[in-house]
Amino acid sequence: MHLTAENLAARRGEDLLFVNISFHLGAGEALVLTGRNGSGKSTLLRVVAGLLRPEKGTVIFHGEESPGGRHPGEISHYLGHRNAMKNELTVAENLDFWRAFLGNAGSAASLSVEDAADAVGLSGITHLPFGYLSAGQQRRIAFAKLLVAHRPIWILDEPTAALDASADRLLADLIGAHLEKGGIVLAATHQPLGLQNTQELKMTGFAGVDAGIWG
Ligand SMILES: Nc1ncnc2c1ncn2[C@@H]1O[C@H](COP(=O)(O)OP(=O)(O)OP(=O)(O)O)[C@@H](O)[C@H]1O
Repeated sequence: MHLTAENLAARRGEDLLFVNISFHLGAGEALVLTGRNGSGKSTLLRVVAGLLRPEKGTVIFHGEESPGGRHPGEISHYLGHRNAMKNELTVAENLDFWRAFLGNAGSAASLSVEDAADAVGLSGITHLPFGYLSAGQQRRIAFAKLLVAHRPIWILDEPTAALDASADRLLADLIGAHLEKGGIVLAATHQPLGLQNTQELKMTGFAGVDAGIWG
């Protein structure tokens, strides 16, 4: 299984934000995007997730069940800045929705809603409306979404924002476990996640294109 991006370029507004970005990730490998605010990390993640069309270039996933290749967005989890949960629904209802909506990609097992809540340190609160939870608890439950439906690629935009130190470690451990099982991770982060087998890509924003850094 592998994910390959070749010569990706993206435009935001009038200007190119990055050009000629290429990377190759095999099973168990992670790409960490770094760079200052506005440097293009979220944009690149959204291109890989299929949420934004690149100006140029391709990104393709090859796996056992898709030897001919498919867009990684079809078999990825995308955790953006927002949690993608409904405040009025309970935690269990939100996670049940995502489990049914996303389905299970491949043969690997996913966790039950209670086990996923337990894995993020929040067992016993799944009956509460999502909107009642603290910001950090909401982020943990957003992460539990990744565990209720198996997807080989995790695309994570600032996954540990709003989290305390213990949750930081817990989520880093869950990401590490996903990699150990042969998953692929792309993450934008301002904090080190302490992951093994990690490539780093430093984003430079519009100025990088002008300076020829990506050219
Ligand atoms: N729709 C848009 N039109 C024009 N410019 C945009 C649009 N969306 C984003 N941008 C610009 O593109 C640049 C990259 O934004 P992006 O969200 O990818 O950065 P980032 O590296 O993820 O930043 P942060 O660390 O703050 O999350 C920013 O300068 C932003 O203002």
